[in-house]
Parts: sequence; structure tokens; C-alpha cells
Amino acid sequence: MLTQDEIKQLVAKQAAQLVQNNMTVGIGTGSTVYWLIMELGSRVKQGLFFRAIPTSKKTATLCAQQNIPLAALNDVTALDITIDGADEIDPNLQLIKGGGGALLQEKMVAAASRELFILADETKLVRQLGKFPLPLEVIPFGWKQVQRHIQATYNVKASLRTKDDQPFVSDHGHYILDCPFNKIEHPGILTYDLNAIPGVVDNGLFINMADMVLVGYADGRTETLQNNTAES
Ligand SMILES: O=C(CO)[C@H](O)[C@H](O)COP(=O)(O)O
Repeated sequence: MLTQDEIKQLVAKQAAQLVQNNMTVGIGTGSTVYWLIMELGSRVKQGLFFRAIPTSKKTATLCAQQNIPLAALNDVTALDITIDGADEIDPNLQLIKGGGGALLQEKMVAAASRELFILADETKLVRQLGKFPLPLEVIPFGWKQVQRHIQATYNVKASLRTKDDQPFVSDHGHYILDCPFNKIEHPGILTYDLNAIPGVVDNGLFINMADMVLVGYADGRTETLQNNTAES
């Protein structure tokens, strides 16, 4: 049986084969994507040339260490593909992302891509989104107002994400509120409602964005799930 980390390596290795010469590729953030970057680094050593648009400072640093050429989102008109991880994936391939705090840049890069390809180990598949606390990226000014709004509207206790006993600060200088909705009945509606709250920059729901999910299982199998439904 494979460990979770070995499953991440397995799917990352397969996904790295999607990258072809001269492509512009969005590179996600997280422990699964770490293995993707390592694999792409080896392919670059063997002569592959592509441009990476990183979704976080962490990913940019890892790509640079692997000699993967980087470009900024503003330097390109469109990306061929973005490969990223996810925190939860429902049967319609709706996602919760942002466990690593990079949701804003991840969503912008994914939105500019012709295809969003998600890598996951089987623990990320859920029947309904919401067990994983939904990250809300908020501006630090008046963040407690947003927290109160979430409590009053949804009866959900949003907690300020911290790191070393200090508020976690995103690459863009924002805070993150983690919101344990538990069950999200209508993610497509919730994403609009949340983003309409003053002070919210974005939320971790990725609705109708993923085209494919490559899932790895502990027994070494992998499976590709395709997006064939629209969100209710
Ligand atoms: O959204 C993300 C970062 O903001 C990651 O893709 C998500 O948290 C999954 O991470 P991992 O591959 O480490 O399980």
C-alpha cells in the first residue's frame, strides 16, 4: 500500500507528462505540486522547454531551484494548462482550495488557462463539499466585520488562520478566515454570496473550473475524472 505522499508522487509524475515543449503552464501550490515541480525539473534537465506561471512565491522559488523558466501572469495572454492540487473535490469536480493560502493567485491563473488539471490522492474526494474549512481571503482592515457577517449569516465560526501565533499573511498581504461550513449545499451560489461581502477578496470555491482530476489510490491505481456536469 502506498502512503499518501507516495500517491502524491505517483499522480504528479503522470501529470508531468502533460507538459510539452513551448507550453505555458500554470503551476499550483502545495505538497502534491511539490512533486510535480521535481518531476518537471528532471524533464527540463533532459531538454524540455516550457514557461511556468507560478501561483505562489513558494512555487516560484521551487521552480527557480529546478531551473524552470518563469513568467508572470501579466506577460501572457493565455495558458495552455494549469496543474494544481485541491483540498476537496466533489462528484461534479467542484473544488475547495486554499489550504496552502494561495487561493487568489491559484484562481486567477486557473481562470486564464485553457485547462485546469487537478491532482489528488483519494482522501480529497468527497460526496459534498464543506468538511474542509472553506478559506476566505480577506483584507486585514476590518476583517472582524467579515467574521461577524459569516457567523450571523451562516452560523459558522470563521477562524483567523495563524502561523507562529501571528495572523497568516497571504502572498498579497491578506488574511485568511477558515470557515467550517460542514455541508455546502449550493457551492455556485455560496461563492457569489461570499465574494459580495465587503472586505472579501476571494474564497476557496473553484466552481466549474476543473476540467480533469487525476486521482491516485493507495493500491497504486490512478483514475482520471472528467468534468461533465454544470453546478446547480
Ligand atoms: O489549494 C492549495 C494551496 O492553496 C493546494 O492545492 C491544496 O491545499 C492541496 O494541497 P496539498 O497538495 O498539499 O494536499
